[in-house]
Amino acid sequence: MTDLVVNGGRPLNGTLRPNGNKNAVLPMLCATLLTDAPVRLSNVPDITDLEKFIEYFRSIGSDVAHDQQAATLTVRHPTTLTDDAIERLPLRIRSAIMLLAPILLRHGHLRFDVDAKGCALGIREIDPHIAILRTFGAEMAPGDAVDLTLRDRPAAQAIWAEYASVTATETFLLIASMAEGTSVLTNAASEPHVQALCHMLVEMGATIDGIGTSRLSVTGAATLGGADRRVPDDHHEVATFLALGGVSGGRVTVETDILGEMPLILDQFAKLGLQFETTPDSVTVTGWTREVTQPLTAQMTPKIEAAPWPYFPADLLPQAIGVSVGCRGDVMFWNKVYEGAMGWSAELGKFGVRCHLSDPHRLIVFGESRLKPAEVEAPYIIRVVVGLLIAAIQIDGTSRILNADPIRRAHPRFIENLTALGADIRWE
Ligand SMILES: CC(=O)N[C@H]1[C@@H](OP(=O)(O)OP(=O)(O)OC[C@H]2O[C@@H](n3ccc(=O)[nH]c3=O)[C@H](O)[C@@H]2O)O[C@H](CO)[C@@H](O)[C@@H]1O
Ligand SMILES: C=C(OP(=O)(O)O)C(=O)O
Repeated sequence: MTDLVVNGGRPLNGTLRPNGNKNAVLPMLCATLLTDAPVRLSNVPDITDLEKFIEYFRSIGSDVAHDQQAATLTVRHPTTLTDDAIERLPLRIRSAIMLLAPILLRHGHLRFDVDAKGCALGIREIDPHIAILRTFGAEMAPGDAVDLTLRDRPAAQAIWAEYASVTATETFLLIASMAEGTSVLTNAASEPHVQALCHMLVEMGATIDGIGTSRLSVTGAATLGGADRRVPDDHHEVATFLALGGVSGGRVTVETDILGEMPLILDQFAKLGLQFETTPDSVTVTGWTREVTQPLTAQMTPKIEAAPWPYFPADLLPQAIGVSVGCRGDVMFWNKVYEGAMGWSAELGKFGVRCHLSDPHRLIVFGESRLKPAEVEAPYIIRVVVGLLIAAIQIDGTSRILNADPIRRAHPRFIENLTALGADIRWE
């Protein structure tokens, strides 16, 4: 069952809580390999990427207790890993790349066949990761696979990254937390999930200054201890539920403690006519005017641009595009992160959306499209499936989204949650 059948035009109403953030739980799971002590995580999302990690951990002899009902996971790894274990990395998910640092630190050697693709957003680089590991002293053997050896406890390093990469920053944090001395990363990523990993490493015994900024200073510990951490709520999911509620013509409340992360995200969706009310621990979408906020600046097209945090996230651009198709004005979407993240926009034409891909980074969606239900094909990009669903749910009639299963990589019980709010969507 990989297609979604969507009967659009039904308002969603009600209250719900978001799940834990996929991009936080996965590096946190990688950090569990830095200690022999047990680690407990709560608010763990029940997603397929997590299943792949659990399967891998069990295959290397780790004790994993996963309570799906309670959304908790406790893991304890074996003291030594076999050579076999390091050949079994859960590939074809991007987060596998963050296993490199902990496995090197634990085992001293690893082989990795450079397949760490994740969503089909364009090139997913591995070079910054390997460069960080080599800077910390890993030696690389010649050959097609990445074959690294780390002989001693690494010494602290100062690195100035070419760009603020989420997972490369996480690789830096993982290795620097066990290095001797104080390491500094300049041009670090600062996304909420990067911050969550920092806080976990601090609880395990590292000292980290600059959390949430572009310069991280990490003093490592020879031995790290266990931790008991809550995975932060997923800000992508908060915005997604609000967008779906708003475009459906309903009123949806999301209860969460991460509203401190949401101001710019809500502002950008408000630019597309969504109306919000917030309390200290909830946000409600109360309506959708469909009007695009017009800039006062002469000749300027309204735009929403995505870039590394604290900009609007690239992983929320497809959802914003999904909202914009029902707007009365034109909007330019600018993905400053990926060069291959907009090709799917041709699918929008099937819904009757008028849009123009100016270049691989910029898409203009024109207002006043006459929308109609359609069968569309989703690319292997989680958030684009959601973006297509946001488009489909606002259109009267039955639409079908082919190959929608990437949604299961990040959003647990997604269709069940929406059904409880009144949506008519099913897997087929
Ligand atoms: C498992 C995980 O956490 N995945 C997230 C992580 O992926 P990931 O860590 O792979 O993404 P990066 O932050 O490295 O950026 C992805 C690519 O964008 C390009 N790039 C990025 C930033 C920049 O300033 N210049 C630049 O050119 C690079 O080619 C890079 O390879 O961060 C991405 C950007 O928030 C998100 O979409 C992914 O969901
Ligand atoms: C692109 C994403 O994930 P990944 O990097 O794991 O493919 C995402 O979470 O939207």
